[in-house]
Amino acid sequence: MNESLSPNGASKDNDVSKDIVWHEDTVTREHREVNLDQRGCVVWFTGLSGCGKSTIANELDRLLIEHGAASTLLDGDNVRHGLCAPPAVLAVEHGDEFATRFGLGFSAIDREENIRRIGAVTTLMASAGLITLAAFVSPYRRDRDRVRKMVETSGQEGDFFEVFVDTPIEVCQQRDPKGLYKKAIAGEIKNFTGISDPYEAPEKPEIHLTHREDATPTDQAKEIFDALLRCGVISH
Ligand SMILES: Nc1ncnc2c1ncn2[C@@H]1O[C@H](COP(=O)(O)OS(=O)(=O)O)[C@@H](OP(=O)(O)O)[C@H]1O
Ligand SMILES: Nc1ncnc2c1ncn2[C@@H]1O[C@H](COP(=O)(O)OP(=O)(O)O)[C@@H](O)[C@H]1O
Repeated sequence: MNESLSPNGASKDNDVSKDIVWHEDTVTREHREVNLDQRGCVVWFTGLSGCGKSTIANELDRLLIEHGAASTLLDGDNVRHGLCAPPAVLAVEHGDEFATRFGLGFSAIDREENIRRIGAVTTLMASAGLITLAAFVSPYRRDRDRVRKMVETSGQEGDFFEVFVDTPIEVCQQRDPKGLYKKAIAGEIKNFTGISDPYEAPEKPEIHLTHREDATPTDQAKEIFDALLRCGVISH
């Protein structure tokens, strides 16, 4: 780990929160990874709504658990019911001012905060030795790159696997399991990724899942599983 940086990648010299002092764990990451016989890491799925992120991530989670690995999964839709809830959900219990300040929607800055929070959580999970799967549209390159920096500063280079689920928007629209594309095209949903909001494709993802009609979610999950084996994240 880079000693001149805090675990979140901030420089220790100009870290403004001087009174919040990082506490080194008694149980080290290495100890946990030896116990688990695996390397903690983050497998970050990015792609359009409907591209297959959640399905493939869940399939990979199953393959890992059946292999005896310790993995966990964070999914955009689910996390937006709790940690990154929208204002409407927070207002009920916390009131409008709190909800406006802390609730997250889909503006660029709200997506930035959504991904920042998940980046911090996945960094903690990876440092606990877990293979941490994260499935988020995460449309902005800068947001994803910040998570990469957090994860690799806390651990080491190679701990972050960006998986680009590169399903064409036409296929995503055809699938449209939640009817969101239909609503977005009708103008009922604003800032919808790919329709009325940008998606910045990864330039050098560790794993690029190009679209093949004959590829099942299991085939795609297996491709990632085999990559994790090759990198030594898990052992044979
Ligand atoms: N405006 C807009 N744009 C994109 N997606 C939208 C939007 N509104 C709701 N949804 C649903 O929210 C899911 C995306 O949430 P994420 O947290 O992954 O988005 S982001 O990473 O903050 O961009 C996404 O889930 P998936 O379909 O599983 O990707 C959508 O179902
Ligand atoms: N490889 C695949 N082949 C065919 N359909 C798929 C594949 N992967 C996902 N799907 C289907 O596409 C739809 C969207 O998948 P989902 O995982 O919800 O996408 P996302 O999480 O990116 O929004 C679902 O109905 C799912 O069953």
